[in-house]
Amino acid sequence: MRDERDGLDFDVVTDDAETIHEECGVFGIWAPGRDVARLTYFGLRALQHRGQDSAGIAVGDGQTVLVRKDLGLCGQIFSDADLAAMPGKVAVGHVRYGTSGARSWEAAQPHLSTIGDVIIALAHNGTLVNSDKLRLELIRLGVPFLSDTDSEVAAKLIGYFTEQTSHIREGIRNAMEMIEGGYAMALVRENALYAFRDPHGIRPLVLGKLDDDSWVVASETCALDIIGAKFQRQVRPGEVIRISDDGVVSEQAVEPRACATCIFEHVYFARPDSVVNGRSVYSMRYEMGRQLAREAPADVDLVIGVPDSGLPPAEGFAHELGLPFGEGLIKNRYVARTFIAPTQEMREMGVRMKLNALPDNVEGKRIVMVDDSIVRGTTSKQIVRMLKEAGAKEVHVRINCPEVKWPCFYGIDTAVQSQLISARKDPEEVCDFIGADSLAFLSLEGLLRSVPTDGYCDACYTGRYPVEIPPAFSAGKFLDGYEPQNLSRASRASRMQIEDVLTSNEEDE
Ligand SMILES: O=P(O)(O)OC[C@H]1O[C@H](OP(=O)(O)OP(=O)(O)O)[C@H](O)[C@@H]1O
Ligand SMILES: NC(=O)CC[C@H](N)C(=O)O
Ligand code: SF4
Ligand SMILES: [Mg+2]
Repeated sequence: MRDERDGLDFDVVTDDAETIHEECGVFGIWAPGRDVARLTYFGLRALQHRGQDSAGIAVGDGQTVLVRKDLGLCGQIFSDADLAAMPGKVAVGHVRYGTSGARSWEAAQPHLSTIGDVIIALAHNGTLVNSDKLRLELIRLGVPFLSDTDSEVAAKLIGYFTEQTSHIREGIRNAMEMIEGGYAMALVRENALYAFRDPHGIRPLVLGKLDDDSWVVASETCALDIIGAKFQRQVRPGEVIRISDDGVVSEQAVEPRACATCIFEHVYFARPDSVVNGRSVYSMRYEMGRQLAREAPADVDLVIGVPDSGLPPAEGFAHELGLPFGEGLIKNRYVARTFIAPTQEMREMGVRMKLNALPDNVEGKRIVMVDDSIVRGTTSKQIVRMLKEAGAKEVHVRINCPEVKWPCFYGIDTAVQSQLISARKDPEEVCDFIGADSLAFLSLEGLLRSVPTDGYCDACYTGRYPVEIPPAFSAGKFLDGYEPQNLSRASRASRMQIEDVLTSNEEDE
């Protein structure tokens, strides 16, 4: 099939089209008297599945803020000596998979902002849809930039407002009124930690506590577990939490809007041992598999899951139908994506390097293979072929989420619709493309029945976007015939100039 937009064959779309990519992980800790850099490092190790481009830690030592960041995995970047050289009482950390801007050292996080005598460092998970406009205004106001990322815009905007108003609370509040999109952020200054989330709560952020009145924030609860912190609650949409010598202070900085937590977190991104709204991600995925079995059963000899995120739903699928569940694919956990070269042949080898069929279990059998999602179709196509080459008689593919038809603009790297196989082919055509004997997707209703009752963003399945996507941002990203729906309008302040926001604040006083 041809891609009308860029004239490329569908199989050879972009240089890293082999899978969807994770997003970022953020971590923050307030723990005077403890080794905050090392604890942050452990937190980042637990969040490494959310991003492998780069990682960084920023520490506040009471006087100033020090940042160390680099390209690569946490374990490659930080030595014992590096961590020992970062004493302090408060820290934030970040693992990145870039959605905005280059994959460069400059784009690595946390982003440092030094405007006047305000020194802050910011870690951001998500994507801002109006950062281009804000960057231009900040440049006009004399603020320098090192990278072309949305996250640096947020850091500099907060720094600028803080310097202008002399209050970091005001700096963060003003910035939250202006930025639009998905964000979960942790910010450190020399003596305090701040954590805040966009008013729809698109990206996750939780608050935890250590025994000795030390506090932690993180993208997922698995990062609390690793350092022995206890989950307290989620950071609320539009809320700012400040943790300092004065304790924990919460403020509703901007009005919350209709809750729109990313449902793809439950399907794919989050670690199975993380807990959301009292339920483990593992149990939700297991339930998705059961729902899928009710909606699209199959008469087979064995159910297998695609490691890693397809394993819990495969177990649920098998349990629901009383079928045997076993291993059919073995994953090599030491293959890094960056080694995969930008040709189709090499990408196909990439999937083979990562996954291999287990002939002992699949030979001569009719198989159901469960995976969490089909995005570009590369993984399923390769795996079905491998299973057949290993002797499987039939391979029926079951996917525990609906068809991914729409690009994400809030922190996931699927921002061009032409790359999404289900936007261009119906399930029967996708089934042919991946070479399966049958294919079925979980319905949206079935997915929603499997997760805690909450307000969710489901835009990648439905095209109903919780945050307005400015036309300049989405230009060229939708295929002809697709009309996205914007469910909410951008705030009044986000349409104003930076100076006007400051003036209108003065008038309000
Ligand atoms: O249709 P595609 O574009 O190939 O993308 C979909 C695949 O990508 C993800 O797996 P990934 O290998 O990234 O992570 P996992 O090991 O957590 O499943 C996802 O779980 C699917 O298997
Ligand atoms: N995946 C993410 O959350 C990325 C954060 C930010 N947009 C960046 O590109 O650095
Ligand atoms: S569009 Fe999809 S991946 Fe993006 S935030 Fe919404 S549910 Fe999550
Ligand atoms: Mg997978």
